[in-house]
Amino acid sequence: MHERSFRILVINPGSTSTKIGVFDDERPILETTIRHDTEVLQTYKSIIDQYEFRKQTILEALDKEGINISKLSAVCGRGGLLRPIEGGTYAVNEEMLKDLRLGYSGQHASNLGGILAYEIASALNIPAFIVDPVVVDELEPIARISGFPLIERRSIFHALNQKAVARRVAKQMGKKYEEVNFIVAHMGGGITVGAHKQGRVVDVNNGLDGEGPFSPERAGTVPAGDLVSLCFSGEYYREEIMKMLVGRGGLVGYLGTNDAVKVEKMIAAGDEKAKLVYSAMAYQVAKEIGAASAVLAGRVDAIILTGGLAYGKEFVKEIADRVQWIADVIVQPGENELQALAEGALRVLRGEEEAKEYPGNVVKTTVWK
Ligand SMILES: Nc1ncnc2c1ncn2[C@@H]1O[C@H](COP(=O)(O)OP(=O)(O)O)[C@@H](O)[C@H]1O
Ligand SMILES: CCCC(=O)OP(=O)(O)O
Repeated sequence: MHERSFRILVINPGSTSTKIGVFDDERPILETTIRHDTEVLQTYKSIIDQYEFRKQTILEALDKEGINISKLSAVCGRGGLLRPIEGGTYAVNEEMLKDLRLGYSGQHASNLGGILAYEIASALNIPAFIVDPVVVDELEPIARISGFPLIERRSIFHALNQKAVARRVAKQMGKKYEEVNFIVAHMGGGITVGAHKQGRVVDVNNGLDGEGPFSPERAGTVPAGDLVSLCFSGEYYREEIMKMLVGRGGLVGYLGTNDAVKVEKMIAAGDEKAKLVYSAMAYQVAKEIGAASAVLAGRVDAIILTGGLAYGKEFVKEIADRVQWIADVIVQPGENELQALAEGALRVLRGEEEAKEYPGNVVKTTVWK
């Protein structure tokens, strides 16, 4: 019997780019990354205000490539800062749209993924999905304790790519994801380092506005007392501080750009400050990997470096030099998110899985109450 085939548009809004893909079943017929300058994104007051700009950018890119959207079977977006939920493919529903527009767990470009998917899909009368959003939460109770009873640690990370890459590497090793322990460092606009213990991400830094290494545009962990003093200095509004932590932190804060390729050119031209700051980012990633190795009690089958920054050979070498005593370092530059989104939608379209209904089983994140 001839199996039905599906054409899927996938949309991945990141903090520095919008990536889109069109897949005929598993086969990509278009994959493209549209990069956004920091100056352009900073003209928008909030993430949600970028909606029209990103939608036009996507439709123009599809038009330029000669893709007729009326032939699509479904649209699938990268999911955003929803309530903490289990992984999987979710149908976009009203409750989800409300939480994405509000930014239930915070503001990040991926909040636009589900909204853009829904808006494009509903005009065509086809289904819209999200897959493994950034709020997938598999933390063990011990990892939720921050040391400050009023604040619990949260799981906000590159769940989609971390899990897709970890599955791929496990397969290459002839094992199941559920049989191995990996440390995965996704290094993009944000940086997250996950401890994957037999198929579950039992600890990971909150890469949005929580903690961990600084990144191209985020501050990561900063000394708490000094931050509190700054907040109460009377010199800044709350929004200004938040912008300095997310969006204008990290490389943007020190060097004025979120583009590591530009930073590498600055270094090649002899810029000593750029060299120090770029090395410090590698140093902090290595430190976080060291911490994750302790979470896994040293039983680490591989360390995987992925995301856009993993294309940077010197950057990767600096990290590997510090951590390769823990386990083999496997470099998987870029990300597999577009393919993972298409595959998540396909599993549902083919009836292999049922789409989960949001919010479904919200993960219990409070240890004490
Ligand atoms: N060839 C490269 N060498 C070094 N850095 C790169 C390269 N390509 C992309 N990057 C950097 O990777 C970062 C973006 O990573 P990416 O995973 O695409 O981010 P996001 O999806 O969060 O927008 C940027 O700082 C970009 O300059
Ligand atoms: C919010 C965690 C995911 C993240 O940081 O994504 P980007 O690197 O695309 O900003």
